[in-house]
Amino acid sequence: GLTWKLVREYLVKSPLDQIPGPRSSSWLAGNIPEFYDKTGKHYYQFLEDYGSVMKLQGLLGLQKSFMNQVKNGPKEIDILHWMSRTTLEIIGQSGMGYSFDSLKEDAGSADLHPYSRSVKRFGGLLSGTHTFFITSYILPFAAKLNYPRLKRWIVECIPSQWVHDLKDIVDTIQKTAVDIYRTKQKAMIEGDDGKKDIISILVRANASAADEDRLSDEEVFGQVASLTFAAMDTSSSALSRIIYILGEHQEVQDRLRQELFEAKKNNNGKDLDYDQITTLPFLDAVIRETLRLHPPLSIAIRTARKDMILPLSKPIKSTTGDHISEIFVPNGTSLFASIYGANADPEIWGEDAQEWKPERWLKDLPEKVEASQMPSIYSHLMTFLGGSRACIGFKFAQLEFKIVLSILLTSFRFTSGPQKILWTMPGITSPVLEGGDITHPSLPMLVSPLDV
Ligand code: HEM
Repeated sequence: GLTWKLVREYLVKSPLDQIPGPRSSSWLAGNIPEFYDKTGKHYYQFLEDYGSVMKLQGLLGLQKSFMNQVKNGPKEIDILHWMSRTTLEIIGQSGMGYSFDSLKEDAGSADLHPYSRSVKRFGGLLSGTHTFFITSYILPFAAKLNYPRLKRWIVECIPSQWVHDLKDIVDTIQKTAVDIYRTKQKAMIEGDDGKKDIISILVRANASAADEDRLSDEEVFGQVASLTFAAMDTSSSALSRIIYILGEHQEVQDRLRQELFEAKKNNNGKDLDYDQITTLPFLDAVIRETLRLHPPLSIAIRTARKDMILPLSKPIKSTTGDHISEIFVPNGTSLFASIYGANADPEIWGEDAQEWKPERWLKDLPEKVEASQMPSIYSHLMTFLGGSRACIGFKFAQLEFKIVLSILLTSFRFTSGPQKILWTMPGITSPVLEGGDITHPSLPMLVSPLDV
C-alpha cells in the first residue's frame, strides 16, 4: 500500500497534473522547507506567479476613472455600465490572460469592447414573453437540427430586428472567443507565454493531450465563451445590486466603510491582501445577504430525464382536496426551481426572511436553516445552486466583490439617483429605469468623492 502511494503519482495521470502547484525547493523534502520558511520568500514568489489582491487592484483603473469623473463634485454615473466593464476585465485578466478594457478613462458605449456591448444588451433583449416561447418551443427544435449553415440562413431570413440583434450578439461572443483562443495558440507556437490563467492552461493541456482526450477547436471556443458569459453578467448584476442597496441604506454603507478603513489602518495603511479582505465580517455579511435576497439568477430550469417521484418538503392540498407529499414527474417535464423562493422562504429563514438584514450573518443562523438540507454549495442558499452543475466561480465571485467594494467604498459615497429603479428578472436580474426601455438596462447613481 505504501509503495503504491509513493509511486502512484508518477504512474497514474490526474486532471490535477495540469494545475501547477507551488514549486518545491527540494526534490527530496518537497514543500516541507517552505512551511518553516520565516522570510516569506516562498509566499512572495507565489504572489508573483499567481497574482494577488494587490496585483488585481493595480490592474483596475476603476478608482482613477471614477475620481476623474467626480473631481469637480458629485456626478451621476451608470453603475451597471461600470460594473459590467469591471467584471469583464477581471475575468479577462484572471481567467484568460486577456485584457478587454483598460478601465482607465470613461468611455461611451461606442468605445467599449464589442463583447462588453453585446453581453450588456443580451439580457435586455431576452426579456418578455417571446423569449419564453422561443426557449420553450423553437430552441429545442433548433438544437436537433444539425445543419448550422441552414440554421444561419433561416435566422437571416427572419424579418425581425430583435432576431438580427440576437444573432449579431451571438456572433460577437463567438468571434471574441475565437480571437482569444487564436492569441493563446499563437503565443504557444512562438514559445509559450507561460501564463497561468485557466484558458492558457487549457490550451497548453489540449495541445499535449492524447487524440481521444483532445477538445475540438469548437469545444474550446465554447469553454471560453461560457466562462466569460457565466462570470461577467452574473457578477456585474450582483455588484450593481450591492451598491444600489448601499445607496438606499447609507448607515450600512458608513459602517462598511468604517470596517474597511479600520482594517487598512491596522495594516499600517497598506492595501489589504487576500487573507485580510476575506476575513472582514461585515463586508462578508453584506455580500451574503444581498446574494440571499437578490440572487442574480432567480430561477433554475431543469428537464426530467426519466420518470421520477419528486418528494415535497411539506404536504400540499391537491385540486381534489387530498393532501399530497410527493408528485409524479414524467420524463421530459420542464421544472422551474425558484432560487429566490428557497432563499427567502419565511418557514426556513424566519418572519423577516424578505427583509435585507446583513446582521443575520453575524450571529448563529436559525436552526431551520441548518436543517433545511438545501441543495447548495454556499451558506444554505441556492444562489450558486448545488450538485454537479453548481457554479464553479462562487469563490471567485466573492473575492471579486470584496476587492471592488473595498476600492470603491474607501474613495466614494454612493447615493440613489432621483429616478425609480425596477429590477427585472429576464434571466439575469438587471436594473431598468421605471418607464424606461426594458432592453437597455442601466443604474444611474450619484457618486461623490469622500472628504478624507
Ligand atoms: C454572483 C455571481 C454568480 C452567480 C450568482 C452564479 C450563479 C451560477 C448558477 C446558478 C449556475 C448554474 C446554472 C445552471 O446550471 O442552471 C452557474 C454556473 C456556472 N458558473 Fe456561475 N455564478 C456567478 C459567478 C460566476 C463566476 C465569477 C464564474 C467564473 C469565474 C462562474 C462560472 C460558472 C460556470 C462555468 C458555470 C457552469 C457550470 C456547469 O454547468 O458545470 N460563475 N453559476
